[in-house]
Amino acid sequence: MTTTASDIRRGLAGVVVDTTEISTVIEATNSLTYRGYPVQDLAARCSFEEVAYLLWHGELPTTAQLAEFRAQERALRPLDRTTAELLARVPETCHPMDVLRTAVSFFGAEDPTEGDDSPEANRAKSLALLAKLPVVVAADQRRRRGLGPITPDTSLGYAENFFHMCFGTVPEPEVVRCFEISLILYAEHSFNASTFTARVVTSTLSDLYSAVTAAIGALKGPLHGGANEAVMHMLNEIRDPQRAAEWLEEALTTKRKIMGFGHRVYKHGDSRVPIMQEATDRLIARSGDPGTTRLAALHAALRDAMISRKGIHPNLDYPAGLAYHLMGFDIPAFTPIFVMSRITGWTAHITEQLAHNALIRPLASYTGVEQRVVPVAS
Ligand SMILES: CC(=O)SCCNC(=O)CCNC(=O)[C@H](O)C(C)(C)COP(=O)(O)OP(=O)(O)OC[C@H]1O[C@@H](n2cnc3c(N)ncnc32)[C@H](O)[C@@H]1OP(=O)(O)O
Ligand SMILES: O=C([O-])CC(=O)C(=O)O
Repeated sequence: MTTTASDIRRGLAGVVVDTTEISTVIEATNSLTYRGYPVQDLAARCSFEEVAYLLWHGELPTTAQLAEFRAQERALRPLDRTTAELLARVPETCHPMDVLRTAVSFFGAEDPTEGDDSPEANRAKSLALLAKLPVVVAADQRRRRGLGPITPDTSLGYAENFFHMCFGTVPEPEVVRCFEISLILYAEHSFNASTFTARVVTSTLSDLYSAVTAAIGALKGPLHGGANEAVMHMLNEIRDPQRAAEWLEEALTTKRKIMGFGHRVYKHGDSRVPIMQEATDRLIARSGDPGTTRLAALHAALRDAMISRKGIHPNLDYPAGLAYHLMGFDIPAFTPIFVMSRITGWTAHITEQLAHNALIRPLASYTGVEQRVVPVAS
């Protein structure tokens, strides 16, 4: 088959590779829907658990269904001793995403039903991952602070329990709600790089744990989920709001990518940013700390400079990175928190891929040396 340069879509940009019923970005209104519901409405009215249920089941839960779902999630939280001991031995020099990737891989190795890819079995595995991943993230953040793990509290919801396991306390409801909004917004985004990775692995009929392990690897990169951490590193590097425009100029001259800006799908601003920014602004307003005010001013100054200089808008990682810092999480925990949310979208896509599977295997246009003769040994 001959291909011309115009046939090639580097990065699969603009290529529609399959259908999905899970979510879509509606370009005309710059909005995002999960199973038909605008994400703004879900963020305003629902808990993260309801959104997880919606993504997996296609409908919002009834009161009874939600109660059962919550009870199941809470019961599945504890890690077994072997897993806890294994994760405590992973070197602290590695990134916490490596700990999470190792954890999911180990959950698979431990699970006797690993090879059962029926919808029921995969739903059970997805729920167990949803319940256990926050326990891994919280324990890892604490051990890096020289502290022991805190047992999950089954009387607390998903978001509240995560704060409890990280800090031993649950903050004001407004802070918990801001965190929950971030989880809702991060939960699903169609064929993004990590979800597509999960679908590629699933398309070979490999197991769910392998697909999620691979997706974690894809999310870690700074062009994808890793950008929420990179945003805070960048703000720490700039420090002074007065320096934002000058710093940006230098960075653009050296062809640096400005973290938390730009998007493959949204070219006029990420539909999730206004909701996340409003929630972050509420955190800033309640802080009253001069350091926070200065950081917020820097965040706004860099955003304004980037829009006016390049016309490139922030993506969700820009306000989320700042919000997680203001909530007290350590920077290396930001992308693992993204995983705690996106596990819902990934596993919904794994189920969808299996239901209508086709092996994902694109073509490449060969540009290497032409066929030649192997030299005969002298
Ligand atoms: C939850 C998420 O995963 S959201 C994405 C998080 N990632 C980031 O924030 C990392 C920074 N952003 C980027 O690197 C990019 O915007 C991406 C990877 C997200 C999207 O990339 P693409 O769709 O391939 O955009 P593309 O690279 O075609 O950008 C078009 C132009 O805008 C520039 N551009 C896009 N984003 C940025 C940015 N953040 N900083 C500087 N320039 C940028 C590109 O350099 C390119 O310029 P050129 O035409 O002069 O070469
Ligand atoms: O859709 C993308 O390419 C990246 C993104 O915003 C996400 O995964 O949430």
